[in-house]
Amino acid sequence: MQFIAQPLPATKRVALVAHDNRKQALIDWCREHRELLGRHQLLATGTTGTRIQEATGMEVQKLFSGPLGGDQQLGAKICQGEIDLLVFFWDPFEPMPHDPDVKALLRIAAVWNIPVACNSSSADMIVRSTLMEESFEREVPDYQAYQRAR
Ligand SMILES: O=C(CO)COP(=O)(O)O
Repeated sequence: MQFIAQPLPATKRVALVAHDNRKQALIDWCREHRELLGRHQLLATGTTGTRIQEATGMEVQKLFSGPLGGDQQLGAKICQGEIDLLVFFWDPFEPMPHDPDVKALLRIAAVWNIPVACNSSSADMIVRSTLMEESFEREVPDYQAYQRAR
């Protein structure tokens, strides 16, 4: 695979997702970082987005609920370069009926090299980084080269 540099913008499009047992933790995290998150664009799977919007008053673009395809919608947006940070508090204690979708979302986030936080300490470290509010370059697969080679 060849790679090319592609910048993540200073104003981030932040995807927020939490499984049911982790929703309160994500809501608490969003409350704690409300001021910073308010300077970015937020989107979320359906139930997570509704709960965060109710709890914080922040505007959140809501996709489908995870088990009905929301994880896949987020994955598609990552491929299209429409998400700059994934904060996904997935549940390490319960099996999910849509586990293949969860795995696919995490895989595609790795493919397109976006920052991913799966718990509050990693999310804290990411949002406290100076890069959170700066543009920075990261490497992504070179799709044109990939196509030419096939
Ligand atoms: O299931 C989810 C992620 O895998 C989250 O979906 P909801 O935000 O709709 O609960």
